[in-house]
Amino acid sequence: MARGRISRLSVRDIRFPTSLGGHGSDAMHTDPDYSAAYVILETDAEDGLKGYGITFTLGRGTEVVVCAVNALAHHVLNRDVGDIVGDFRGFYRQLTSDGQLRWIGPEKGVVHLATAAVLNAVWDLWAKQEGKPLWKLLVDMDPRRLLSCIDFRYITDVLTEEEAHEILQRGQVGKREREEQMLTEGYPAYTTSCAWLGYPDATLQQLCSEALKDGWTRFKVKVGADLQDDIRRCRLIRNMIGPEKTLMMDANQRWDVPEAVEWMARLAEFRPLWIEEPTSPDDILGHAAISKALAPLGIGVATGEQCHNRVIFKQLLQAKALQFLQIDSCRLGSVNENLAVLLMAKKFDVPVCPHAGGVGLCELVQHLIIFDFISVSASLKDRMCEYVDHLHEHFKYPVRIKEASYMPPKDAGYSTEMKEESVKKHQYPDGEVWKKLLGAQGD
Ligand SMILES: C[C@H](O)[C@@H](O)CC(=O)C(=O)O
Ligand SMILES: [Mg+2]
Repeated sequence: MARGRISRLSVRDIRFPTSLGGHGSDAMHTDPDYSAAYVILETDAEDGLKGYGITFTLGRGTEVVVCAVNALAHHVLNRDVGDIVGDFRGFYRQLTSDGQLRWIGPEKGVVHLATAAVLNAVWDLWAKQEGKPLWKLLVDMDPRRLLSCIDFRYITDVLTEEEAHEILQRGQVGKREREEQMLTEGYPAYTTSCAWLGYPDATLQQLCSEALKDGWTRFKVKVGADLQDDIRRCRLIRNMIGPEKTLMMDANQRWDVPEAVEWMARLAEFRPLWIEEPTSPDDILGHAAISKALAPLGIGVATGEQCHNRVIFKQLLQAKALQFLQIDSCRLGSVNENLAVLLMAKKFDVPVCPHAGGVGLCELVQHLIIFDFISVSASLKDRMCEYVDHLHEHFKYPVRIKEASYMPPKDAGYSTEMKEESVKKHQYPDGEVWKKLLGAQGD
């Protein structure tokens, strides 16, 4: 039972100096410090439970998102948790329709990232109060109740609430077996950890051979800055993993549309399953043109980690602009908006392969994709969830990977809570880690 009144919202700026090792680097983000705006909700309920929410950011971007979270706080403070989740669609609409903040969105950019952080904290709190991991809260929820969390505004031309209900009703068949399957086998994953763009070849080789030993069979390599480098790196990795294993490529928005097609024609010999973010994430028709041009080469287009909202996903699906849809637990408006996108993907029969990594993205999105398999897609065909082997040690309930698969979390909540010691150390700019680094820069 949801309970208590929200008595406090605090938000912290947490940064990890990952850029120092080139971790997370790609053709656009050459010096990423993996960071999070970290929200904590407290209530006046006697149980003392708190809700933790994050959104993933990079370095200086975090302070802007923290400001936006504070600007949204008045919508949450003094609200009854039961009232919020009792009309979750209304609450989502309230947050995303703030008469002044909407002007600097709407439902996109900094304000939407902040919305995600706040709503992720609400979902964490609700799941904890129900004593269930978030995926299980969703799986057990009555379909009508689940749909009452979704704002269908702007998507009813492709998915009505009734159609969504039919999808969830169909998903009831075989649900128990699929839950059992998840609990024993987990959800299949791929790794991005071996081949960040800033890694020298020797590092790539070493990490790739370790990953092979650990049983990974699907790999993603960063491309897009220099064609000759890409050819060398892709050859290296393809030779190491052999012809049977799966390779994906990620250009992180680096190219124009014709450039993407030409570049990928040169990389086709390495047989990538997909090219991710070949061009601007806003260019729906550009993605469609790339999809069409690369189809004869057997290369699909994947995108979504910087897809603003359900409306853009709707159009990507309508335009046949993507063959693999990448939801993100912190870019979209939390679980509420991700549910809408999972249901649209099901209707269009496009496989969902979530974006993860960052700070806590693996921890969060595993809940969504496990729910998707059990209650919506009922399929693992062409599906896998990204995994990045960084920063899990800072989380109280880190992901569990077994044989290259995500094992369903067992603890109550949304796996969003960080260890207090890690938070203190990495808080910007006064945490121990940053004091040292900034002090050294000043010397
Ligand atoms: C800046 C991030 O590390 C980005 O490169 C992540 C990404 O594109 C992915 O994981 O995919
Ligand atoms: Mg990517």
